[in-house]
Amino acid sequence: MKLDNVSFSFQSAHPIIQNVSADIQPGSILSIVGPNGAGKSTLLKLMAHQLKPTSGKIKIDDRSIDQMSNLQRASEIAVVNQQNNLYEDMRVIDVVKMGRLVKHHLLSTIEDKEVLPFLEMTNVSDYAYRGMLQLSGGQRQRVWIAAALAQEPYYLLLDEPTTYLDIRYQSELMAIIRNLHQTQKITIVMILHDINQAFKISDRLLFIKNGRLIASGKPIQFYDEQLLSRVFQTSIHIVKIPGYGPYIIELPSN
Ligand SMILES: Nc1ncnc2c1ncn2[C@@H]1O[C@H](COP(=O)(O)OP(=O)(O)OP(=O)(O)O)[C@@H](O)[C@H]1O
Repeated sequence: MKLDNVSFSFQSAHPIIQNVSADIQPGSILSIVGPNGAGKSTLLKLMAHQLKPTSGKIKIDDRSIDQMSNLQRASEIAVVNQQNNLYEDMRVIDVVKMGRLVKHHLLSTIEDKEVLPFLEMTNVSDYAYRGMLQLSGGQRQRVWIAAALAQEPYYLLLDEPTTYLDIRYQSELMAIIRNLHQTQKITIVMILHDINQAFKISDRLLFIKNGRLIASGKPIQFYDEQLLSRVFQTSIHIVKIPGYGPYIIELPSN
């Protein structure tokens, strides 16, 4: 996926995304990082075609995503947004079948056995016949990812997939994402709340501030206290934890 000079504003208000260009390498894990309100979710929505650039283009294999049909786009890109309260009254298996609709015309023609492998990929097959409302936040999040995987997309876009998850679920979800990336060769683009998680799991990072791309590259390039302090406008320190490596912390100024 290629972003070519992409800008976006809501109505005529000031630009939320300004002239962002980026090349997302197939098969990589890329995380978008930056302070609150920087424009990360907006950028992800532009990649998912949930919003359309005011100027610039987003292309996959030299083809602009706005020229694809909904069905073509859905077989290239799947997205899991932050607030997902659609289909809450459905059973888990039916939610995942909704994702599979890209390969069928009717929900009723999709057999359970066709979607069960996607439930297995995110460890939710035990709940296949439960209602969504009977699941915890973490389990529900994994169902949404299973539904996105059922599209068999090349690009999986995840907006803060670990928000609301406790530490155990967070590391479990990261392990699932790493495993999906290795076994399914999916390109993953995500916004992560936890900067250390983003540094650990990603092949590349995009730093966004005030709607602009201010740096991009491999995580190793950004273990830089000055750069991180400037991006997040706070006092960032990097400590070495034996057996883990560099760990980014924010120190209060007093
Ligand atoms: N529907 C909207 N209409 C107008 N402005 C909006 C709308 N949605 C978001 N914005 C503004 O766009 C800017 C970027 O928001 P966005 O949600 O993309 O940031 P973010 O980096 O994902 O933030 P966070 O880390 O807090 O989730 C913010 O200033 C926000 O107030």
